[in-house]
Amino acid sequence: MPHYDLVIVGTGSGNSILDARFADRKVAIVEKGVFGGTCLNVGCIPTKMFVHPADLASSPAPAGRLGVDLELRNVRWREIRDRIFGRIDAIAEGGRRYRIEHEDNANVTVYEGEARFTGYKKLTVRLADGEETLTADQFVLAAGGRATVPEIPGLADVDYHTSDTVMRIDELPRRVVILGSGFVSAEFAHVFASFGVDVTVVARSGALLRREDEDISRRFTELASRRFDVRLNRRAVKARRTPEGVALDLEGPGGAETVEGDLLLVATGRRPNSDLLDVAATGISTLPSGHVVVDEYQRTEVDGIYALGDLSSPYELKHVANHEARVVQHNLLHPDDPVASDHRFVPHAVFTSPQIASVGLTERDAAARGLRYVTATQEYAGIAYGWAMEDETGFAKLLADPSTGQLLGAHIIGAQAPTLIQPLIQAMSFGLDAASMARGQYWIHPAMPELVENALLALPLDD
Ligand SMILES: Cc1cc2nc3c(=O)[nH]c(=O)nc-3n(C[C@H](O)[C@H](O)[C@H](O)COP(=O)(O)OP(=O)(O)OC[C@H]3O[C@@H](n4cnc5c(N)ncnc54)[C@H](O)[C@@H]3O)c2cc1C
Ligand SMILES: NC(=O)c1ccc[n+]([C@@H]2O[C@H](COP(=O)([O-])OP(=O)(O)OC[C@H]3O[C@@H](n4cnc5c(N)ncnc54)[C@H](O)[C@@H]3O)[C@@H](O)[C@H]2O)c1
Repeated sequence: MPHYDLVIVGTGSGNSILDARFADRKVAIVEKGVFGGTCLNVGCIPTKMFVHPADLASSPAPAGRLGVDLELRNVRWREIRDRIFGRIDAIAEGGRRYRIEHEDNANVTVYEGEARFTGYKKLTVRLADGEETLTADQFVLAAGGRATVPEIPGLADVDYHTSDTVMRIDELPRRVVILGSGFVSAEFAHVFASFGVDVTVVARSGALLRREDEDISRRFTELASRRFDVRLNRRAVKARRTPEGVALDLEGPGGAETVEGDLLLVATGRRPNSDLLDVAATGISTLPSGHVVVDEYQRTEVDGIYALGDLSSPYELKHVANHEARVVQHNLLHPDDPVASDHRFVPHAVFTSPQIASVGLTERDAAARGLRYVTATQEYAGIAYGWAMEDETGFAKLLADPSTGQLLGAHIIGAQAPTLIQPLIQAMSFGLDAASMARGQYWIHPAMPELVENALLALPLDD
């Protein structure tokens, strides 16, 4: 039974831990799928590489409002797909070869197979040609999560897709039905609709992206309903095969109805892989959500076992997994001087149309916590760059503590929202108050960040 100083499970963010400082340790990396994990292969990166051409394809409508007549003549789906995966697959394979072949990794053994704990600090890997059981002083569990598929009668018998498969299809479908109304749904609805596909979105609740601040979610739902066939407050009761593809029988406020598509995308969330890894067998407990329990140093309850990323983090975001991987790396190298993860101001962005970005508390959160807060909303339509774009729908909404001026939350829907929000994340992270931020620096005129400047100035802070 080979024994290691360190075993890492998962080559998403887990793969970034090893560097020259680990050269004197005997290390194993275990990966059951493709090197690079979710973000690189089936997540953040390919989706955004589809979003960019989708943004271009959807530009005739906004351009037309400005007097520029553009025409979308064709979408060469296979070319788009192959450009994206031509880059990504090569990066994934390069990462794999680096770990297996490069002299930098002379101390590293790669096990390509599925790992599961079979005892205390005992990990069994199912390899192509049998099993190997490894023990180690330390483990890093970075096994991520997987798409969940709800139990809907008939669903198992239809050819549905998840985000794992939908980006590799051979032909663009004519009609897509998307079940779910979170991040994946919002991003793929935009991509497909921009490429000329009829999109139906089926949502359980009364709004799309309902975890966003209510004003953002409401605005997005309004705008999405103009672009897609949005069915709110619907329960999917049955899935059926049809000659063209798939039908979903729904129940909703108006009774029973059916939506049909050539392709069904199930986008109903993800769960951590803690069950398949059988973390309980080594004495690690999980939350009801399946997330591995860790402390602020990313330590599990078992001495020497750390966990990070989607396996243990409710955020399920790559920048959080990366941050936690850096924390684990530091704590492995400096056990006597550990650092804690900083989850105070975790931002996110949804790369749909319009783009959405958010950090900190929503108004719902602030009210639920009984905080004293003020808000300010600045429309894109009220800044010069917004006039240039003829933007009538975007806005930034800020929440602040009126007595200190500290920002509590920031939410933006509109062009470049993920970029515009970054100075607000910075202000919150470093404790810069709204008035100092607004007037302590120049804001380039007439650039888009004037949206943020004006929103800051509009906050009704105490004198
Ligand atoms: C469609 C989509 C779009 C996304 N877009 C964004 C975005 O724009 N921005 C953002 O911040 N986040 C985004 N995310 C989320 C982001 O991809 C994840 O938060 C991130 O990849 C998690 O990293 P991780 O290292 O924790 O896990 P992963 O990257 O999932 O890595 C886990 C690795 O462990 C391997 N593994 C699992 N179990 C075992 C086992 N038992 N044995 C061996 N190996 C195992 C897996 O094969 C995988 O390679 C997106 C996710 C999806 C699905
Ligand atoms: N831009 C980004 O950062 C980005 C993009 C895509 C995905 N992600 C990450 O990937 C994760 C997964 O994304 P997602 O959109 O699948 O999850 P999500 O949690 O954002 O949304 C899931 C949706 O499915 C619905 N749902 C759940 N169970 C259902 C059921 N039984 N029937 C009908 N609807 C149901 C929920 O109400 C919700 O609308 C997210 O947590 C997110 O962090 C991030």
